Amino acid sequence: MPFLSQVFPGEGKPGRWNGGTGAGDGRANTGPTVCAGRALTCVSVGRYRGPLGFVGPHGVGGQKVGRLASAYGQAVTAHRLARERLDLARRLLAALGPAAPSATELVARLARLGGRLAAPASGATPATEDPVPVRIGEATTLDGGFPVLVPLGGGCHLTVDADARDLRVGELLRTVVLRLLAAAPAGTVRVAGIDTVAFGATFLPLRPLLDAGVLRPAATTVADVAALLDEAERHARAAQQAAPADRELLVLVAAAAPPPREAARLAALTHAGASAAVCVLLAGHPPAGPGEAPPSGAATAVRLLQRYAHVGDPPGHPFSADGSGLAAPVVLDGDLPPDTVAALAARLGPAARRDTPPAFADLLPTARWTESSASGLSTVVGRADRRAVTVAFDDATPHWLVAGRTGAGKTVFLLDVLYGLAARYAPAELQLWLLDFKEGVSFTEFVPTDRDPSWLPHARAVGIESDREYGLAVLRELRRELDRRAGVLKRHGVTKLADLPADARMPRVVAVVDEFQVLLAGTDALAREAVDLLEELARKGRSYGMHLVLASQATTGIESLYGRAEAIFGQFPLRVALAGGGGVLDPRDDAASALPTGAAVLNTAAGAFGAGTVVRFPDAYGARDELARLRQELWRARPADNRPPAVFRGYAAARLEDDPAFAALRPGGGHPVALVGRTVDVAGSAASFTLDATPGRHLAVVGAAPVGADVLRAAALSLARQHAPGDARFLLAPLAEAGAGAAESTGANLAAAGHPVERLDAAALRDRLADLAGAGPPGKRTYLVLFGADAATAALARPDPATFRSGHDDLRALLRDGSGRGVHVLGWWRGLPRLAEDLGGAHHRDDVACLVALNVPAAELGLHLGVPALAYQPRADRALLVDRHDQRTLLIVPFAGGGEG
Ligand SMILES: Nc1ncnc2c1ncn2[C@@H]1O[C@H](COP(=O)(O)OP(=O)(O)OP(=O)(O)O)[C@@H](O)[C@H]1O
Repeated sequence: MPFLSQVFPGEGKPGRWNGGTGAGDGRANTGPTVCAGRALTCVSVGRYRGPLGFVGPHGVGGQKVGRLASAYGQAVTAHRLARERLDLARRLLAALGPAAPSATELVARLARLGGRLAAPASGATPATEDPVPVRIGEATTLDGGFPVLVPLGGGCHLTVDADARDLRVGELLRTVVLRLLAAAPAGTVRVAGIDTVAFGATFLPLRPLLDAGVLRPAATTVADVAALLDEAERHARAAQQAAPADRELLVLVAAAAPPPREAARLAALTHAGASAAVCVLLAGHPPAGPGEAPPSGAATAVRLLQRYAHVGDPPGHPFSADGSGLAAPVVLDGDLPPDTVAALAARLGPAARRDTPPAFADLLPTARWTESSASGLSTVVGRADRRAVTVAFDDATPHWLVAGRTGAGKTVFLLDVLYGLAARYAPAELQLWLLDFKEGVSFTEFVPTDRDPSWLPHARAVGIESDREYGLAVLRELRRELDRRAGVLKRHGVTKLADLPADARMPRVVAVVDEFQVLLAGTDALAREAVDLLEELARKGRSYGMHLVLASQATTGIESLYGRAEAIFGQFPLRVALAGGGGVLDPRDDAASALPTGAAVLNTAAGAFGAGTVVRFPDAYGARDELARLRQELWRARPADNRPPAVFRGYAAARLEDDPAFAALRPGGGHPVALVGRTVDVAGSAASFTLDATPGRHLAVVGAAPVGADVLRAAALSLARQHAPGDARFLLAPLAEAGAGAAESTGANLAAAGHPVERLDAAALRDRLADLAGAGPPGKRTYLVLFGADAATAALARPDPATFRSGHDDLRALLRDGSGRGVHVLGWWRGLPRLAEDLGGAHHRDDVACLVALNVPAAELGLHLGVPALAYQPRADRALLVDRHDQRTLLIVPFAGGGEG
């Protein structure tokens, strides 16, 4: 490659540093420069013929050996060679003795010596741990010139007293950046420029590097600079936590001194040491003018004079004994040729581009279901720099807290984690409970649909657009599982899941609650119970292999957590902060404030200040086909007994005809049950009332919502399914227009099933009630179904001229003792006061023990039921089932539809 041979004429020859960062521009260093290792690399000599510098400029003659030895000694002292190297050099000099070898032989022997010493190789010298020698110009002496090199990286920095308004400064900075980049392995150095004096012009000649993604657009305003410094400080903190091999060098190049505050922050970075992996090239330092500039750390200071520059002592490797720096004027190097910049950009580009977000495929293991979850679960979630980042559910990080503003990528992050886990662990090792409270489709991925019958075999329960009640049901179910596991562990005499014998092993459970703040909203009984359950699960889950992931836009300001947030969240050591999700980190930590979509701060120390790592995760939504392929692959590999997950779709209506409980009904069972909807629970079980002979076993559906008629239809049809044709009578009273369709459909269905159906208008109802209310022996089971019972009020209120009994009197008598005689009333009242009136007052409420309350205000309902603080929020497509006899109060999805035609 022409560029490489130009910049590194001797690249690849071990132990030889051929001017590497020193030459390359065709100036000086015409001969090989053998480097005595990384510790020495500050000065070398032009037209160089020896290993350690200070050989004469025009070749070495035998008569100059004394001078050589003395210069050599100076070099050794000046550069504080490692003891080993020092000894080697001394032995070599001793070996020369009085009978000095010829110059040629000397060069050869010194070269051999150099060959035994480690030297930085171009493109392969990590600049984070140890400094890299970088040429900045050429010193001039009476004997000739020699290149001047300064240590950079590895905690060493450079300052220049003038700023980039002096053209030489821009040239110097650009050249140094290029040489540093060229010396280090591709992709291990990133450069960020600050140019507040020339609006970024200083970095324009480096444009190819910008395009290649190695150089960031220059920060040109104070706000840009502050943001860049935020990032640099985060980088430094992350580097300090990372293994040395994983560090990436961030080169901050300031073309002029930034404002005092930012200058102080830059200076602080120069004091941070090698582990911070930051190298500062700071021009305009110290700034002219009043005020004291913050002292910079380990930096070589360059002062510009009129025609030359003065180079101060490099940190750790001083030129002088008295701190006066290099005692020779230095001509600073100018810009490298544009094609050199282009060639370097072309070489570094692919590696820089590799730092683009990881692909979904990067998260997956090569083989499926090979991992054991005995001691924990772990998966790759993304990359930090070029390193894969693994997250775990184990003793150290049993539970996770994920936060980010809407659109920050929470769901995508969770999908990445869930698919990563599902690919590693078989369903016998891992079970997933997935709960989503937002409007959206977060977890629809994992459940069978009309288009794709596959499901994630690990998924046990999936809630999509969940109700809070469903969330509570899931938590209760998880607590039951916790208790069950506690029992198993006790029986085996162990305290941890990992200690169970192989034949008693249980899968780990990961329960994800997305938008969990919805579940905990308010301070009602539900929120309080949910908080209690969460706390218990968080506290005990670690030992029983049950792990929680709580995700939210905001983790603060949740009322039900007041005074308890710390106790609960304290159990969540892994914090994932996406953009805007800094609430899960230490309040002083602003690492998440400027994250782009697709990046998150991972903090395994419960959000402790500065302990986070910025990780980039792939966009699972952008890999939908891959996701589907993986899910189908896992589904095909599922065990024979694997069942689809229990799914709750908050947005979906419940239909009687789709309900497995309805399909399972047969004549000849026990007491008939009336199905009215689907319970909001984990199993999605049918909501029903048993209509036995107990007084009051009648059903009132209450509320103006038209679905009331559908509920009645469902109750009637489900009862009919439990009777052979002719065994039961159905009296249908379509009293209100609103229920006419459902009544019609009910009648048609009953008739089609062979049941005798009698239709009643209000007047006929009045008469029938008189018959039915008359005491008599139990007869054929009879169902009186009133569609819009409130519409019959006027007809029922009229007293019979002969008996003086009103229809209401008969109705009340029937409600009181009808069920004992096998007569049950099923009615839809469009308002609770009407029902109360028909019952003869709230104190008769037990005469109708089965209630389905639709859109009835909670206070009104509470009053009727005698439950003052009833926790119920009427909402569309939901109802409250109340059975006064067995004290059941359940949220249900009422059966809808069926009354259309
Ligand atoms: N790693 C990523 N790279 C690129 N785009 C991403 C990445 N992660 C998420 N996105 C995009 O960001 C958008 C929002 O993602 P997502 O739905 O996960 O956000 P969210 O935090 O769950 O938002 P909300 O709370 O509103 O549902 C999506 O369009 C998604 O494709």
